[in-house]
Amino acid sequence: MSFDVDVKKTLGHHVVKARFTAPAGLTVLSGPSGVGKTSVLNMMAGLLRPDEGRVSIGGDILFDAREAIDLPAHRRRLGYVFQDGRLFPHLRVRANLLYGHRLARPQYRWMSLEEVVSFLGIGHLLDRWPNGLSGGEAQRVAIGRALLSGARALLLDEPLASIDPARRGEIMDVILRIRDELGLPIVYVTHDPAEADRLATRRVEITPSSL
Ligand SMILES: Nc1ncnc2c1ncn2[C@@H]1O[C@H](COP(=O)(O)OP(=O)(O)OP(=O)(O)O)[C@@H](O)[C@H]1O
Repeated sequence: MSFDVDVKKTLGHHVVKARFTAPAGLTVLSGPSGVGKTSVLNMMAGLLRPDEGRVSIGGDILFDAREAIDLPAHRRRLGYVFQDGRLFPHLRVRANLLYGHRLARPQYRWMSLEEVVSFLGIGHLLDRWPNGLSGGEAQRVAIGRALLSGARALLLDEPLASIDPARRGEIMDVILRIRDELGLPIVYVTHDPAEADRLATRRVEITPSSL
């Protein structure tokens, strides 16, 4: 399964353009601040509509401007992990994890709650509220929620940025295990060269475009 992305979008005076393939493994998207990395993830996820282009995964078209195909975000089956976790504050960890799982069609639920909990080592957090979690714990839960939603690929936008530097290694280990054991395409935005060196199996540089 591989992601194929070819998108273009004008945002104010800025043009965001990207063309790349992201196969199973971890593709790091890098580029200067403001070049459009988050916008590219949002276009893949169905949160931002490209002006032109096409997004497909495993041959399944998610967006095609010419064919007027634009699958809504909840039908794309992608797990999106944001910089700040964005857990639902009114739900305990267990309910956060199960949120997308319950909405996913049964045939797409390829990991169970028990498998995800044991994979991520978060059993002791299940009855906790998001408010009391550390940055690293919250990111594990956010990753678990993404996996449980039946995702066929993961989009991670600077997932270590709000984590204490001393704890980043642990989350990187989790991401490496996902990369090496689950066989999903992962598209990962980071500014940090050390993080990219450790995690990337492929690199894509987003470069500035002009109008
Ligand atoms: N809705 C919008 N309207 C106008 N301009 C926008 C909008 N959203 C983003 N932009 C601009 O588009 C550019 C790309 O933003 P984006 O957040 O995708 O960049 P980025 O590469 O992820 O940045 P950073 O590395 O700083 O997080 C920026 O110049 C931003 O200010």
